[in-house]
Amino acid sequence: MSTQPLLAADDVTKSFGATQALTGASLQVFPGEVLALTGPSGSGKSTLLHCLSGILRPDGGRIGYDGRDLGALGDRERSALRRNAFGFVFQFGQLVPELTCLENVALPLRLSGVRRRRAEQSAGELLARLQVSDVAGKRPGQASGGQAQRVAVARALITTPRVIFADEPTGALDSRNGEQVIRLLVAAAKERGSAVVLVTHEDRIAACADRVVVFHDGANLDAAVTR
Ligand SMILES: Nc1ncnc2c1ncn2[C@@H]1O[C@H](COP(=O)(O)OP(=O)(O)OP(=O)(O)O)[C@@H](O)[C@H]1O
Repeated sequence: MSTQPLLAADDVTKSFGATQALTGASLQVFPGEVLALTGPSGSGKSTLLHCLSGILRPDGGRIGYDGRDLGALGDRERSALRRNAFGFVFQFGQLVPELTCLENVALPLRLSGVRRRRAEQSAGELLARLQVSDVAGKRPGQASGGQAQRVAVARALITTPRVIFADEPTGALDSRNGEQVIRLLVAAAKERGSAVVLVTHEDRIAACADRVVVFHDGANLDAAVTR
């Protein structure tokens, strides 16, 4: 594994009114690695994920991406980074209900100017990789929860992002379906060289990661487990 981190949080703090969500979180994400953030509800996992992905600005500390200080970038530069270098998977797929699953997966490529035929060909290949070719022509509402999450994973992967941020991506699935989605996400991300930052409170899901960082009261405990 490379010794240069792709993403780094250094003593990051963040409050919402009187609630101190992050009290000093520090961690590093290396290229291509799968990192799970785990810990009790309210411990700050999602807040750190939002800071790492440039959605939230920390109150204190620093977020570095590929040697650059995210805090020094303007809003437009940070949106471009999110669009070009990052992919996102949320708890509820957040697919566009009016589009077919194939069109949903192709959308990020279409938005970056790729022609329909090529975008949909790549989308079809990814749907096959995620073992959901059968829902390609269906709308998300006609797919099962597990199928829809695999479509959401395919959509996050299609631009071959350097980092995929996944916030409780299996939270709405039963444990068998959840584990299957994560195994497919991890395998497909590794094939493409994308790193994954995965927020989960489920040990079985965290066990699919290369490394687990445990959160407690707004900061990660030092004892990061390396598998
Ligand atoms: N937008 C917000 N406005 C107000 N408080 C917030 C906001 N986002 C998070 N918080 C608070 O910050 C703390 C940390 O929340 P966060 O969602 O980061 O924790 P978490 O570990 O991801 O929890 P969970 O596993 O339940 O999602 C909590 O006390 C939460 O209520």
